[in-house]
Amino acid sequence: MSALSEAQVLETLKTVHDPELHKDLVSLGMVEQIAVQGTKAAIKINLTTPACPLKEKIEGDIRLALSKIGATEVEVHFGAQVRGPQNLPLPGIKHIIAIGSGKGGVGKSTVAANLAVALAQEGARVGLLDADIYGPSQAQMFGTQGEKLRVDEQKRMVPLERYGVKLISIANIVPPGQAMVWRGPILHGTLKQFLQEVAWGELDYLMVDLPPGTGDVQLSLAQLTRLSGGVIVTTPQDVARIDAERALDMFKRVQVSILGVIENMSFFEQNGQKTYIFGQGGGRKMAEQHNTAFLGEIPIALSVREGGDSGVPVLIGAPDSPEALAFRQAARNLAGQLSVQSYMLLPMA
Ligand SMILES: Nc1ncnc2c1ncn2[C@@H]1O[C@H](COP(=O)(O)OP(=O)(O)OP(=O)(O)O)[C@@H](O)[C@H]1O
Repeated sequence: MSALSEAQVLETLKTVHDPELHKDLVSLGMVEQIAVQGTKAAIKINLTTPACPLKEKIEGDIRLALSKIGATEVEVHFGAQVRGPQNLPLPGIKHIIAIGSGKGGVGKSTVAANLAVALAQEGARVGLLDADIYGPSQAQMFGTQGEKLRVDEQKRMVPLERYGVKLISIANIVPPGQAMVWRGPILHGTLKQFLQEVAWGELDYLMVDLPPGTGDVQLSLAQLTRLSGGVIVTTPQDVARIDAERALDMFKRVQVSILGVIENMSFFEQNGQKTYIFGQGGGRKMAEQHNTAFLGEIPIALSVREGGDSGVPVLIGAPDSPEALAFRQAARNLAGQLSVQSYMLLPMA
């Protein structure tokens, strides 16, 4: 077998496409390093997100292509640099993603928390802003109740950090149980502070857990910053879906693009048997109707509820459970959507 050259490997990588971006790895600038020794090749690929849903597929395609030119051993290493718009929405923050729902209780906060942890576990830099000012739940989900935010020398709030996620919630400012009877303008001001007067540092993804419904906070957020998009959380039943449609419309009216739909509490699984307690396929249908991505279905599971109540999200407490895998897959799909959107719509940073 004749020895390979770096030029030959590079040429071959021009035939391997990113399945989502539909362009070859070389044109996309994803090939960072090539080293060859005889018939062995080592390659470093720079993905557009560490949570790339197609990592295995890309690796398989590289191996196949290189085996065709006689490579006997191929090492593929992955790095990642999240691509964002050239004009970042906030200094150092590449993507701001709102997580919304039409109705309370569908598990929006649970989904937001687990998506954030999943993205952090993949190696992304992640923040979570609990914008549910009247009914914050992220301090409970992350076990940070009772902790107080401190300010740095520039008088910016310093987020708490748990499981690799930077967290800001009103629950860590105002004593628990204190009624929050703020009016619209104060709410707007608080949200503005949470976005602009926080030492977020460099973030790939800032997730914003919205209050349920289609009220002031949604509007304020869209006015205050440029979102990469919104994610809608729904359950399969019709009542939840009808409300979720309203949330989706709200995003559209304020010109926030929809990144996709996540269906929560999709089914209960026991002994390999799935029971579709709230009906089946509603979230997927909704995504199809609105021409947006269906990001995944999350089962109803005791571990998810217990994780939320105990402050140890299921991705930390039971990382190999089917429900943790479902969250991880949804997070990867979301990151994939953002990569595609950044590539298609925006000048690259
Ligand atoms: N997949 C799931 N399996 C089991 N329990 C879940 C699941 N998703 C959410 N829950 C539980 O349902 C309850 C409501 O969830 P959560 O607070 O996330 O909803 P929400 O939509 O954010 O509600 P609200 O907007 O009213 O705060 C919580 O007790 C949570 O632990």
